[in-house]
Amino acid sequence: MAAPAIPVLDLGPYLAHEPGALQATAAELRHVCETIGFLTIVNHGVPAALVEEAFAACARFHAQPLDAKLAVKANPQLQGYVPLRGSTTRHSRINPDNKPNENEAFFMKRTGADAGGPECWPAGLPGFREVALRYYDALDALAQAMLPLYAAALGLPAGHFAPLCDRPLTNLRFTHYPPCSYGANEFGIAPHSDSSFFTLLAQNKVPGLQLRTTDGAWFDVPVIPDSFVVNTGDVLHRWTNGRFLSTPHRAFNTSGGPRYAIPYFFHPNPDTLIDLLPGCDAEPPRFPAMTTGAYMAWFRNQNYDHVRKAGAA
Ligand SMILES: O=C(O)CCC(=O)C(=O)O
Ligand SMILES: [Fe+2]
Repeated sequence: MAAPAIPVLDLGPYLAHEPGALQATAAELRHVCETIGFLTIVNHGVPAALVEEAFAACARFHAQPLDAKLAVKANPQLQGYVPLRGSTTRHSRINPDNKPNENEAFFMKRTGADAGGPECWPAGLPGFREVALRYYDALDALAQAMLPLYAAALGLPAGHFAPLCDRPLTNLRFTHYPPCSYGANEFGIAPHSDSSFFTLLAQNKVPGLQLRTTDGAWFDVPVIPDSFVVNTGDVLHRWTNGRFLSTPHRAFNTSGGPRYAIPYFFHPNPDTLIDLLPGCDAEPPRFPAMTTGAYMAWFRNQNYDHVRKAGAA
């Protein structure tokens, strides 16, 4: 079976406010979201040097001794460090035989009541927080800049999502996949779809990410320099009554060396109700309406053992 071509969307003309670029780029986005759910963006405005700095900060975090990492162990709101095999992908419909994920990750948040204080940051890594937050800023800006594209892709006014996403729930995740020889049904991260509205995943020099197409086949996501992989998450899938795909994906590290990933997950405001968007309401709703906050709590409780143990929904 031929690998699907993952479309490359050039955001340059749109971000430069060229006439017609919003509608033209949004039309491409709509097609991608309805057929494959994954795309690559280039000319997105995030400096390559900043992406490198963020990858380096991720490596630096994970190079610390375990006790330093455990000093910022994740809280029930999922901010902090989740150790190797500390997460199990349970929310996914496509991975019934759950085994813990062969990765460790540091999760960051920064908005609203969710932001967490200085205790959430590693004490022994000068400059880490600054780099992470600079990277976070850049992705916050890119995510906001992309909202009109998603609105136009759905035939909505360009400003539709702005008031629904002006206090967004976001996560920046610094993941380390150590080299591993995987047993049956073991993964760096098991097959899943993301909880997000959309996810921005900085291009990884170490391959390992695969996506599953609608016919059930798995394919490598190609490595394109200076790009971000963008995938639709479950929030937009629900919002569009399934019209925009939330494509399953998984990752391995078979490189022999470490593999890092630095995904950014963008969700609407905590109190934004995920019901059916205008124009997506022709069929009866396939999913119960839920606020983003309730949805995220459910998602965390499914997948993170320490959250389950804390009994925090
Ligand atoms: O490691 C990767 O490339 C993807 C990670 C991922 O899918 C996630 O963290 O949700
Ligand atoms: Fe993912």
